[in-house]
Amino acid sequence: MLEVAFQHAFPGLTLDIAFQAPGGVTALFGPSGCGKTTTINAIAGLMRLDRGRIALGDRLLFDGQTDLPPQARRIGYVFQDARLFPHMTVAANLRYPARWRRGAGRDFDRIVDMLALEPLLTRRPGTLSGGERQRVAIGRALLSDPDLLVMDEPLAALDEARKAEIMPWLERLRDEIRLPILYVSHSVPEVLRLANTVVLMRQGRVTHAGPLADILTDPELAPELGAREAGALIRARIVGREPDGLTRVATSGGTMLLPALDMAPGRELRLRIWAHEVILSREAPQGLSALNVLPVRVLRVHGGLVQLALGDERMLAQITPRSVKALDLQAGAACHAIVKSVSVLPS
Ligand SMILES: Nc1ncnc2c1ncn2[C@@H]1O[C@H](COP(=O)(O)OP(=O)(O)OP(=O)(O)O)[C@@H](O)[C@H]1O
Repeated sequence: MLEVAFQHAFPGLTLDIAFQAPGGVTALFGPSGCGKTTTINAIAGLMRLDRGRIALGDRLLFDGQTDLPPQARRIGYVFQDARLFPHMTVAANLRYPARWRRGAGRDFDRIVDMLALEPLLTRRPGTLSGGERQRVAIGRALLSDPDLLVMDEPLAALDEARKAEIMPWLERLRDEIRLPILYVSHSVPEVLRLANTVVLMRQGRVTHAGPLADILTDPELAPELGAREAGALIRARIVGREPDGLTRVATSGGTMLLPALDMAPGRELRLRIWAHEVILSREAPQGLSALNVLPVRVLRVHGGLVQLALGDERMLAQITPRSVKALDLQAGAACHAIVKSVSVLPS
């Protein structure tokens, strides 16, 4: 668990930051200039803070008396640009942070293997693609044997193809090494794919911190990720295949049918159901082409977004004020959610 609370005044902006990152990937998300980079620099020990307390697990990194230097914080930093030493080979770059650390040789082989860096070891950074350079930067950060990895828009300088190339490696870090990661990003698709916790920031403050699925299904918070992004992220498990090829999945709110997926029964998934892809009906609908009609209960209505309970999960429907009235959608009302489309994310 990373615990962060600090205040710091710049001439144009006072930062007053407080949040906890429980493990997994925590995304810092907010408009340009809200203080994301400053926050991770503060955590990594790259700036002197006015006051606060920062602790990583049971290690105190900063408070009134303690202010550990960056190298003593055990935090690996991956910047937007890879910042490799241009005159050194990839192997020398990778070995640099671990040069005095015992046991580093063992880790070297494991991390080179995990990030598939072997073919690059004798090359110099200038001869690598942007995606390869970033992979080396990730490897170098891991070889400092950190307790936390902080990444400041690590994909922002890459084109779509290079982003797609790096993304599975980030997922492996999350799933195999299980290193907590603090991830600054402007990209909702990146946050959706990687993060389990989101810290929303605005003008030097944390406006909300919590599980990604909770933020996406909160009618007041979801628009902060982008007006079109509001909607559910639901856990599902593959149950089997229908005779016509459709995939049957179980959710806490009932079974759903998805297009044919080449995945074995038992496999866990997350289903993304955007609010604008959900229609509500008070009566059980008949004769619809939609495959998925789910029993839901209204939790609250905010603006054009209706928050719904589906089993023990939450979902959202975007509807007009006229429909809210016509359907008498008040808290507690039972409805049927007609899901027009679903996108599948790996779990
Ligand atoms: N050393 C500094 N001196 C004065 N102001 C600073 C300093 N460092 C950062 N700031 C200010 O603090 C604010 C937050 O900057 P920061 O880079 O943390 O934002 P950000 O959310 O990471 O933005 P972006 O998404 O554009 O990278 C900005 O207004 C910036 O000008």
